[in-house]
Amino acid sequence: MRRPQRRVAAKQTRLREVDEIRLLNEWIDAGKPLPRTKLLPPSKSAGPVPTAGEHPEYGACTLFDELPLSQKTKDGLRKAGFTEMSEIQRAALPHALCGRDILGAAKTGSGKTLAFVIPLIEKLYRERWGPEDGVGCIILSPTNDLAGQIFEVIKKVGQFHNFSGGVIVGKRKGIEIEKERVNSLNILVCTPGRLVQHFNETANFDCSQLQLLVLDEADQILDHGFRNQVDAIISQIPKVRQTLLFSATQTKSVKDLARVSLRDPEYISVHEEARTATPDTLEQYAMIVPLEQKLNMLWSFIKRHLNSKTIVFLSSVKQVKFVYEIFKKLRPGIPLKCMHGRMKHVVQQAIVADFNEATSVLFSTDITSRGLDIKNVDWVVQVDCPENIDNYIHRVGRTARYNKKGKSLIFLCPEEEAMLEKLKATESKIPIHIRKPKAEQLEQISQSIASVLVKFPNLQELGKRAFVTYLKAVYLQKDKKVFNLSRFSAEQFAAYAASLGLPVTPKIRFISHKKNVSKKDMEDIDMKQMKSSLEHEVTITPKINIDLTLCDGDDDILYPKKPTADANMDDRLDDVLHPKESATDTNVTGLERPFKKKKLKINVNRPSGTRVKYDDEGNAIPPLASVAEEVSLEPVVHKDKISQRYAEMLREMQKHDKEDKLEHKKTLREKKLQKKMKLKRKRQEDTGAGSEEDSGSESDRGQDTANKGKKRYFNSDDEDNDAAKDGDVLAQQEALALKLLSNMHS
Ligand SMILES: Nc1ncnc2c1ncn2[C@@H]1O[C@H](COP(=O)(O)OP(=O)(O)OP(=O)(O)O)[C@@H](O)[C@H]1O
Repeated sequence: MRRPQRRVAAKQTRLREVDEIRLLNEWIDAGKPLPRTKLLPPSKSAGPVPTAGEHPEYGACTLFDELPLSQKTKDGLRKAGFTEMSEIQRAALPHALCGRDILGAAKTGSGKTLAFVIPLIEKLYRERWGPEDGVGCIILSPTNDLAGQIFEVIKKVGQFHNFSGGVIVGKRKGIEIEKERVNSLNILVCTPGRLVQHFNETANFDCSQLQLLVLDEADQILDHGFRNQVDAIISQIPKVRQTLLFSATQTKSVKDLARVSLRDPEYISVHEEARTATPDTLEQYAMIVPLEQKLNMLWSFIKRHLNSKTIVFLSSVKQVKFVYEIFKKLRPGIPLKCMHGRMKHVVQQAIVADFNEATSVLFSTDITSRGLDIKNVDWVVQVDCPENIDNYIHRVGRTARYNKKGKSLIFLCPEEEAMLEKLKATESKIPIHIRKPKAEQLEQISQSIASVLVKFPNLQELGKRAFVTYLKAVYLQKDKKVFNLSRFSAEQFAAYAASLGLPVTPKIRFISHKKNVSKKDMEDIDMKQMKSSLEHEVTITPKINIDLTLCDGDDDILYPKKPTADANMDDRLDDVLHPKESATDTNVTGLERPFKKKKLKINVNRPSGTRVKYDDEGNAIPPLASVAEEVSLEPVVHKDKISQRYAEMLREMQKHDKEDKLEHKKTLREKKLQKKMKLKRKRQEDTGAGSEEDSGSESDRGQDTANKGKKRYFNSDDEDNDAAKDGDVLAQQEALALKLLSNMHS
């Protein structure tokens, strides 16, 4: 009895869906905007949802409910809390829903994800896509985490639909199960490399029915890093399809666009006319910080913003690991996290989820710079200079998302002045303010780091690598106007190493080993200067540079003015960042230098292990001595043993020297003998075989005499009796050889 009822209900649902799809198709077709129409929002809502037969234009509506969307999608959107569209959604959705290709650009955090997720769900729904139809839509993302995040949005919006989907990212583990299932998934969200892997390895992997291809962070995906993979993907999917490209910094390369064969695309750049390229709710600051002060500055910043959720960008995995481990040991008073590409995907996911919830500091490489939507990030701090302006825009875009407020701070070395100029340039449209730190409050942590490294030798190794990879990262950057190692002095490198707590400046081997680096790039580095100088040990004078403490502290980002008793944390932060507006803001001409280079004292003769370290009472103690105290009461350095070892080495060297000299003399004598025998043979040939040995001419005799003289010379090494003995033996051998020769010729 029940079965027919269920079948009837299913049939009714199907019929309702077919009706709905018919209505949607008619509406989409009848009310679609003209191509190239810039879809500006009307002053008020477009009115109620149409009933059957009504097909109002949907090009200018502001609410999701006013779009020709399926009820299931509308329910999903409502349940996820989305009612009103953002600018990019208003501009892109009407064109995307009627099947047009789109090249879309809008500021970070402006809602681009929904602008492609809604059309793809709707497309599959209207096509009545089912499991047996296979892959209907592919979304390419540059990173694993972003792919995971996009998939979450699809799950939310499509929660009332019946599509299957999957995220294909990460390592090969579990690939066999994936291969079995991939053909039955309707929506794939993947990194390009992993998709290519399926094209190469999965038998019968079929995308021939693909309806829609999305490239999120399209400029990065079309960049040379993914070139081969994207070309391979494009060659495997149907030419007739809908293609959507989105990014905050869109590609302008016609060649790139040709590669994905867009068909008469709509170019949608909603913020093109905007005053700024970054969100209006974002406050941006730059500080000029010498390389060797960056860690001190970062530490001081974190200590002063213990109630803020902060992302800190560093340029390499090693740096992220090192700074995270060191700061963790130094305990700033706020939870710390780190994230980089060498982590497993599940670990990355856990970190992002954790960071989403908790107020903490996340140290990260650029793996989190694009697309990641983390809730309520207060600050983005760029300790290392971004590769270019686009990279800067994406990094700062991790805060101030979707109308929320946020702040960003970038540390630039005086040597990276060109980047500040680029940021300030009118065409960059980045309203950045330059701030000077209050230097007398800057905490100097190099000594503390050095102490940590003494206790944890593995961290010292990590520190060395962090040092080298930082320089490597700078060296490999293309923009030599900004990144040029030759602008840094050897003393600066040494001071930087010291600021990482390293007792000796590590050698930089990569310079000579680097492959794929043009000769011109190689010339940019004064290798001689670096190599010779980096082998020396350098110390920073413990005294803080006087120029540093004389800084004007009014424009201070690090040190909030003392809050009034009833002010909350946000107000305090605002106090910091709204110092009396002064000429130091965007209008500042020329680069302000809050610091002068720290004066360094290079003590090349200082023996290692004499770095100044302080005990609990603040008295200076040599660090190695303190380690020795922990290990044993014996003195660490045994002078008598060292001198004994030196004496042994000297004796050995003298012995080797003598042997070498003898060997050399022997070789010379043998050569001489050969030459002499040759001459003799010639003479015998000239005078005729069998003639008496003493019947030679005067000249021959003279030569003989001369040779004899030479022989005597060789044998007359008065200082060396052994050699004289050798000479006698040789004379005998010589006579024997001559005899043999004359016998041969006779
Ligand atoms: N119409 C909307 N109403 C409310 N919130 C929205 C809407 N659209 C998007 N959001 C929210 O805005 C935030 C940013 O959206 P999204 O991640 O899509 O930005 P984006 O433009 O892709 O940013 P990025 O360029 O950094 O990738 C998300 O938390 C999202 O849930």
